[in-house]
Amino acid sequence: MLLFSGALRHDKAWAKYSDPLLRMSFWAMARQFPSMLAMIGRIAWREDPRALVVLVAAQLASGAMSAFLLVATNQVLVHLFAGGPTPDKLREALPALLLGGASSAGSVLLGCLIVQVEGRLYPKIELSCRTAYYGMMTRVEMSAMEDKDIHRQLALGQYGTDSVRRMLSSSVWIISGLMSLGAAAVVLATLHPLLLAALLLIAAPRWWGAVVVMRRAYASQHAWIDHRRATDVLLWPITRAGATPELRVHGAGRLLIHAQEDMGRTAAAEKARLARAEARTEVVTAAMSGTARILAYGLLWWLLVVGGMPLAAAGTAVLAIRNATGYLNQIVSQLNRMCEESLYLTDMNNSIKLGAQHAIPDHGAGVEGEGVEVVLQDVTFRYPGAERDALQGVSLTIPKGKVVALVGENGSGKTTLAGLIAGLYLPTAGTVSYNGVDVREANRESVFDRVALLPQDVDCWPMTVRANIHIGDAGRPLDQEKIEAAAERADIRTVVEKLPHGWDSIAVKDFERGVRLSGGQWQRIGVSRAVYRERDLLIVDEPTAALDPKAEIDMFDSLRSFTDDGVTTVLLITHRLAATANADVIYVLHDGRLIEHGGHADLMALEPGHYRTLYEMQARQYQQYQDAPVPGPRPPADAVKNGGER
Ligand SMILES: Nc1ncnc2c1ncn2[C@@H]1O[C@H](COP(=O)(O)OP(=O)(O)OP(=O)(O)O)[C@@H](O)[C@H]1O
Repeated sequence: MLLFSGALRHDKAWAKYSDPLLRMSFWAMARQFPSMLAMIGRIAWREDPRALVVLVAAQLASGAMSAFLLVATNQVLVHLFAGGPTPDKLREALPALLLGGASSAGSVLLGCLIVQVEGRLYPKIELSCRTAYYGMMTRVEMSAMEDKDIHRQLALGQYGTDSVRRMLSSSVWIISGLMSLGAAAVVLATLHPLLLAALLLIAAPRWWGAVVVMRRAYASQHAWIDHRRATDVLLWPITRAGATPELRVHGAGRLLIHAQEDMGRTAAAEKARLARAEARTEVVTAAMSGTARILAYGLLWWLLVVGGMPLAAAGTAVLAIRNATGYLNQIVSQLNRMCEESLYLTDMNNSIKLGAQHAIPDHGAGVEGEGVEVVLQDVTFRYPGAERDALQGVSLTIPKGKVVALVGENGSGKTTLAGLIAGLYLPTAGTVSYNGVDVREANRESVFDRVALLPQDVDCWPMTVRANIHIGDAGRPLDQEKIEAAAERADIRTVVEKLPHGWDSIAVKDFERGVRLSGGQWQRIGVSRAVYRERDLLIVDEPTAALDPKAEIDMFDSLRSFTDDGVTTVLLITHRLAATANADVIYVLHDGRLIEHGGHADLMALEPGHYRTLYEMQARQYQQYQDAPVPGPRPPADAVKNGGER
C-alpha cells in the first residue's frame, strides 16, 4: 500500500451507486427479466438475426425434449409398476422407452447445434459492445477524463462489455430451464398440488441465497474498483520488452513486485471475506432448502401410505422433484448471473450515457478560411479537482503564418496553454477563438482538423513504423509517398528503410518483426507524424529534448521553414531559448500568467526582464565553460592530502 498511501477502497463512490442497484430484490430482478431479454435480443438481432433465431429455436426445442423425456419416463414407470408378467410390461413400456431415447438423442444433437451458433453469435455481440464503449471513450472531453469521479464511472463500464454475451447465454439457459421446469411442475401438480407447493419451498431459500451472494460480490467490485485498476497498471510495465531500466538498476522491479503482493493480499483478504460470507449464506440456504426437501419427501410418504398414491406415481414424483430442483438451481444461478451481469451492463450503459454527456461536440460552427488566427481573451483555466488555476487571465494572439514561442519555467503553464489552443480543453473563464469562431461554440472536429500536435512525450504505438506515421492523419487513406516525404523531412527515412523489415517493422520489440527505436528516433517519428498531418497550426512541445545538437539545430531550422507558405503557423514550446531568438513573437509565462511578450530584441531590451534573465542564465552556462581553462587530470588523492598538509 506504500505506493498509493493506503488501500484504494471507495466507500463513498460505492454509496453513490448502492441505492439504485443494490436495493434490488430478487423479484425486482425477475420482473426485469423480460426487459433485459428484449434489450439483449435487440443487440443480438442487430448483429446476426439468423443466428439468434436458430439459437432460440434450438433452445426451445431442447427444453421440449426434456419435457418429453420426463413424460416418457413417467409412462415407462407406470407400465413397469402395473400388474402382469414382466415381458408384457416391458413390451408395453417400449414406445415410451423409444420416445425417451429419441428425446435424449435430440437433446444431444440440439446441444451441438447450440454450441456452433453460440460460437458464431457471441463474438459479434462482444465486439459490438466493445466498439460502442471504447468508441465513446475516445470522444470524451479531456477534462471529463481527468475528473476522477467521472473517470471512475466511465472506467467501470469496461466490465460490462462482455455482459450482453453472458446475459444472452444465461437467458437461453433460463428459457430452456423454464420449459423443463414447467414440464416437471405440470407432472407434480397432476400427481398432487401439494407437491408443487413443496417444490417452491425447496427453491425459495436457494433463490434468496443466490441473490445475497450476488449483491455482496457486486458491492465489493464497486468498492475495490480502483484497487483492481491500480494493480493492473502496476504490473503492466514489467511485462514490456523495453521495460524501464529502473526496474532492474534501481530495484524498482522488487518494489513493484512487493507492492503487487501487498495489494494482492488485500484483494485476497477481500475474496476470503466474500467466500466466508458465501459459506455462511450457503449453510443457511442448504439448511432451509434441505428441511423443505425432507418435508417434500415426508409429504410423498404420507401420500403413498394414507393418500393411496400408486408406487409408479411416487417414483415419477421423486424423479420430477429431483429434476425440478436441478432445473430450479440452473434457473436461479443463471438468472442470478444474468442479474449480476445486468448490473455491469447497466454500468456500461451508464458510462456510455455519461460519455455522451461529456462528449466533444461534433456539431456547431465550422472554422472557415485559409490558415488560422487563434485569439485568447482573458483565459483562466483550472484542471478538474485542482486547488488553483493553472492559467490566469491570459490574453494573446497566435497570428497566421508565424513562428510563435511559448517560454517559461517548469510548471508555468505552457503545455496547459497549448492544450487550450489546440481545443483539447475549454477555458474555465474567457474565450479561445479560431478565425473568430469561439471554440466553445465550434464543431470541435473542425478545430482539431486545423491542428497538428507534436507533444512532449511522443505516443509510441505498438504498430508498424508506417502506421505510426499514418496515425497522424488517420482519418484519411494511407499515402505511402507522403509518409516517406514526411519521414525524409524529419530525417528518419533512411533509418527506417535500413530496418530489417523496413516500413513494416513493428515499433515495439515485444512483437514479431519488432524493433527498438531510440528516444531521438521516436521524436523524429513524432515529427514525421505531425508533418504528415499537414495542418494550419503545428503545436510543438519541447521537440528537441531527445535530439543530438546537430539534429536540434536542423529541427529548429526545419520548423521555421513550415511558415514559408505564409499560412502555416508554428507554436513552439521550448526551454532552449537560443531557438526562440528568431521566433516572430515570444510569449513568456510565469506561474500561469502571461508576463511579457514581443520579439527577442524587444524582450532583451526590457529592464528588468524575465525572459532576459532566463536567456542570460542559459547563455552564461555556455560562456562559463568557454572561458574556463580546460581542466587537466585530477591529482591522485594522496597528493591532494599531502599538499593540503604542507
Ligand atoms: N492534468 C493535470 N491535472 C492537474 N494539474 C495539472 C495537469 N497538468 C498540469 N497540471 C498543473 O498545471 C500547472 C502547469 O503545468 P504545465 O504542464 O502546463 O506546465 P509547463 O509550463 O508545460 O511545464 P514544463 O516546462 O515542466 O513542461 C502545473 O502546476 C501542473 O502541476
